[in-house]
Amino acid sequence: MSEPVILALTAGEPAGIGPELCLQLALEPRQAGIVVVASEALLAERARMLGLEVELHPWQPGAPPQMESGHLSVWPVEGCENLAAGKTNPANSRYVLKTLKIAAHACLNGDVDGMVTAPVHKGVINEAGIAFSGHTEFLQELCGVERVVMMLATDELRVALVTTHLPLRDVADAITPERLTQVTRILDADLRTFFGIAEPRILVAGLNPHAGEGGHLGREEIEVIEPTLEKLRREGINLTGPLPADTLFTPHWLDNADAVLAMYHDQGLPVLKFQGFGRAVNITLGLPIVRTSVDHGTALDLAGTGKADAGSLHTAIRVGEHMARCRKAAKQESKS
Ligand SMILES: NC(=O)C1=CN([C@@H]2O[C@H](COP(=O)(O)OP(=O)(O)OC[C@H]3O[C@@H](n4cnc5c(N)ncnc54)[C@H](O)[C@@H]3O)[C@@H](O)[C@H]2O)C=CC1
Ligand SMILES: NCC(=O)COP(=O)(O)O
Repeated sequence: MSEPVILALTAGEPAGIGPELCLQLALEPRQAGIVVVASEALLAERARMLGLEVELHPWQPGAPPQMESGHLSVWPVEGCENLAAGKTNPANSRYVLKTLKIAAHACLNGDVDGMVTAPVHKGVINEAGIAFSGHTEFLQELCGVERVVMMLATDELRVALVTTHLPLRDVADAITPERLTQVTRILDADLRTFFGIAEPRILVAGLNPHAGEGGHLGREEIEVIEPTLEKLRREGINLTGPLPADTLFTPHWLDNADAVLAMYHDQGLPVLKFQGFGRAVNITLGLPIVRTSVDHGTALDLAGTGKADAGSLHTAIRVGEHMARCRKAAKQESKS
């Protein structure tokens, strides 16, 4: 059996289902070494509330994480002011961001092999006066890279996005040749690196209805998308499109493709979630670290009930572990 990888798992919004999903995980034997980055008091309180018998063990870099059922390694983080389930409190926002910074820095300096994130509440963080669009953008900035790509995936479907958390009004202007070029190259490269696809076949959606209907329903396809795809094809990237988004998600196209590139969040993700909500993973491509996440949000309506399903968290950990192993292997290969 190969050496276990270590993943830092941030517990996310304290009022949401993140803390109890981390505890549910602790009741199972694990393949990957999991270290939950969270307030110990929060985890202890949620375990008490749900009657879960989980022993928390403070963890320090260099130590082996707990792998046995009923035991959980915790990277303790101070500053969680409110432990209540189901009721958000902006006073917790700095604590939430601290957990993300700790996990990301631990990845960057090699203390852990990757990070997995439970959901945060973007609105509550903004209510605390902190501009925050999502983990994706936050980690892009923290890692100092110009572009990253959000991709959600099930075993059957991968959907990546050209734009992420933008008001719809701003989307068309954000789809520039530069952004489309960067996103497509990252998607192509990471499908090769992490998914073992020798020549990824990518379907690209148009922006407008019927992919612009020859310019009669919008000109972004003609002026931006088609010329950029043509340039990228000359680099050797296998691209089909721009295709009308309403017919792209059908077996005719999907059966011969490895990923879909959608122009914006709600063009691609509703289809993915309809197909596999609860077992999909959200991956940030293009980072110098491994980051995966669940496909769902904070589910405040379920927090503290013990009814939240951990299926997506299992997928996020499985995929995070796989990606971390790919990274480790590539590093070792480059050394030898
Ligand atoms: N990766 C992240 O940090 C993400 C965070 N969010 C944030 O979550 C907040 C709430 O978003 P919503 O749109 O309400 O979506 P949501 O995913 O929290 O909830 C939608 C519905 O799905 C159910 N649900 C969600 N996760 C579930 C699980 N594990 N098991 C069983 N049922 C589950 C909820 O009870 C609810 O009925 C927003 O503030 C959003 O920003 C949303 C998506 C991802
Ligand atoms: N709908 C997916 C989502 O909003 C996740 O965002 P992020 O926090 O992973 O950037």
